[in-house]
Amino acid sequence: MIEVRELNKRYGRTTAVDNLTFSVRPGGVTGFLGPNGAGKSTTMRIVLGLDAADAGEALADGRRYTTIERPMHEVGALLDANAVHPGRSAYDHLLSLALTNGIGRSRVREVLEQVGLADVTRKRAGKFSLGMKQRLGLAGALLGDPAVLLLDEPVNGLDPDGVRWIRELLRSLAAEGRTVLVSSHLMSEMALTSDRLIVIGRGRLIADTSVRELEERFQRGVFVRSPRAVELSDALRAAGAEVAAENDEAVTVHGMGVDSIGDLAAARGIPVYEVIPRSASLEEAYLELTADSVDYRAVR
Ligand SMILES: Nc1ncnc2c1ncn2[C@@H]1O[C@H](COP(=O)(O)OP(=O)(O)OP(=O)(O)O)[C@@H](O)[C@H]1O
Repeated sequence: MIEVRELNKRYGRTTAVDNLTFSVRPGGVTGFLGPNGAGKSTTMRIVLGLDAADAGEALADGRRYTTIERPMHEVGALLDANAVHPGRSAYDHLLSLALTNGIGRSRVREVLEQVGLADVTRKRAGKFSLGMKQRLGLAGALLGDPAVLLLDEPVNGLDPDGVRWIRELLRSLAAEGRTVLVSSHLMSEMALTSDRLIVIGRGRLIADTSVRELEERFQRGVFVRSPRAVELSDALRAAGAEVAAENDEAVTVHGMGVDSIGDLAAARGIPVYEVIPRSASLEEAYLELTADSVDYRAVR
């Protein structure tokens, strides 16, 4: 579990995190979304004790990171995939992490296997592509077999196979009961990977929701096609729905779900050829949610 409570952080005149409160539960992948500069990395750094909050608190499994005795065993993090010594091999990089944290050598081999780097363990990290560095960073995060994982943009630099691989890995880590928080500014990716979404903008919470709830919230009505559209419209209105005609044979209904529309038509013996719920794509929903929080946007 990760708990962020009334967290505030300023850098000079910039408010990076503004009274932010949310919690991340174990057993699922939680996507942490927001435009550039929204405060995602700052929040993660505070949870990891790398930055101090001005006010509020951020806890991993009920404790402040700096008070955890063997932190790599409790919380694994990938913040910056480039933060590896370029002259060190993947194996040596992980071994030094392991040895300074009381983790056995055999675990280094295990995590290298787990992230698909078993064939390049002796290659220098400086020669790695960004995607390979992401895998190495992930191996470091997994080294202590932690219950909590914080990953900042881990998909960055991965090819489509790598993206699918990391999605499956994150889901399986969560299914083992871990708490997994993953930041991204790509809603499309997070919608496929996450169970829950925390969306922030300008350091503030914009949404704390499931993917399904977000889809429902951006529901754009139900399209209904029937040869007796006028009669159906009257019946729908009488039942409390809002109905707008699309053409002689089709209407868009607001305020009533697909099942109720179908039941109502059936009860009156009105034939219906199509009943299609319309929702904005999650990408559109995300853009709408964060529209006021984007600093730089191309003029359309
Ligand atoms: N060390 C720092 N010194 C000064 N300002 C900072 C520092 N770290 C972050 N900021 C500012 O705080 C705000 C939040 O930045 P942060 O990196 O947390 O956002 P982010 O959501 O992770 O963005 P991105 O998606 O671009 O990585 C930004 O305006 C950023 O410029």
